[in-house]
Amino acid sequence: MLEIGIVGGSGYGAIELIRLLKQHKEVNIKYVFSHSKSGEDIKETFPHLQDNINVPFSSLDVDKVDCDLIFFATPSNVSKHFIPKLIERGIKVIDLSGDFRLKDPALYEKYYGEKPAEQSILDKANYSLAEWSDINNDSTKIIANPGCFPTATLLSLHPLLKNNLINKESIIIDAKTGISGAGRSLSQNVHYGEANENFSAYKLGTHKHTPEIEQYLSKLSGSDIKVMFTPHLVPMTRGILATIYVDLNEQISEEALHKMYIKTYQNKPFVRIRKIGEFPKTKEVLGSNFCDIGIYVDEERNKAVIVTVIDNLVKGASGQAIQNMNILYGFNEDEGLNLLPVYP
Ligand SMILES: NC(=O)C1=CN([C@@H]2O[C@H](COP(=O)(O)OP(=O)(O)OC[C@H]3O[C@@H](n4cnc5c(N)ncnc54)[C@H](OP(=O)(O)O)[C@@H]3O)[C@@H](O)[C@H]2O)C=CC1
Ligand SMILES: CC(=O)N[C@@H](CCC(=O)OP(=O)(O)O)C(=O)O
Repeated sequence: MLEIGIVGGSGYGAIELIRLLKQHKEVNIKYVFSHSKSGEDIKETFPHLQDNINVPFSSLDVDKVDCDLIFFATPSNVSKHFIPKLIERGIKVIDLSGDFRLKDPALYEKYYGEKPAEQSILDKANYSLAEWSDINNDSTKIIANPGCFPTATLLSLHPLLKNNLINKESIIIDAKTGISGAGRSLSQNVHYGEANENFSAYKLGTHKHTPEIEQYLSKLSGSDIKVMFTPHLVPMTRGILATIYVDLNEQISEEALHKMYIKTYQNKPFVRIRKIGEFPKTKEVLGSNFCDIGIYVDEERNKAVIVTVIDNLVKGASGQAIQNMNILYGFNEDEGLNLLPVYP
């Protein structure tokens, strides 16, 4: 059994990790760490769990903790203070926050507004979009789990960039997210009165997922790529829908592009390519680790539109983190994640 700990215990990412890991055959949840509720019973915060998880919230002591792997489901600027000591002690880490995603420290400072982790520790982190991961148990110590918008975006664009099918300057990502993307703590824009029956664009030109998307795509294509990315907040609890527009390099039919996506993802259990003419809806992946992709080609205008949905808390965070753990330790990739979406 793999002994694991979860940090950020009273947040959404942590509670989703608990839900999924409770039915994982290879894992025992040894610790749930909370900096605000240490010593309290978890069911006081999450009554829906009752006695289904029998560890209390505790506080993380990096010198004493004794387990194989720790998930950080904490805001940015937290994990980087704990991880150096943990990896020195041989404990592996999967970080759901953005602390280890960007390789360029100047970009971290610009988009996160804080000093990044030390370069020597940053260099040890593997950014792992699970479907295209290069992690392995021998050398990987820190996994930087991708952000929610980058997950939907990069799974959509990977086949197009890999096969050099698009004008690299033409990428427009128009993405919508549910409110749980903002986490459990309160802020004005997620108050019921602000968010209910409302619809807004936010962080144009400043969202921290822009450099993350650009970093991955630039590496994949071998040239500097810039994207236009606009996130929107919609009044639903969970889900992301990204609509991505690109100019095609050459005339390619919808059938040919569709075939290429099917082939690219044929051995990837969580990416489902919809049939031509069908576009996924957020509820069709709710509570699951699936990423569903629909493809449209406008042959007259020589453009493609990719419509992609994920559940931000599952494939966009905790589910993908578990998928990464499964890959890292050689478990079945879908262990703990073999769940159909909740519908409706
Ligand atoms: N929500 C989403 O859809 C996604 C979230 N993520 C990322 O995952 C991480 C967790 O997100 P989420 O669970 O939604 O966020 P939440 O705000 O719901 O939870 C974060 C938890 O971290 C703990 N925490 C807060 N501040 C500190 C601090 N200064 N030091 C230590 N612990 C702290 C708190 O738990 P406690 O008091 O119990 O320690 C808090 O509940 C974030 O980095 C987020 O950006 C990534 C993809 C999608
Ligand atoms: C609605 C909302 O605020 N969503 C968040 C989602 C980001 C996220 O959770 O991912 P990180 O791990 O990169 O922080 C946002 O747009 O910042």
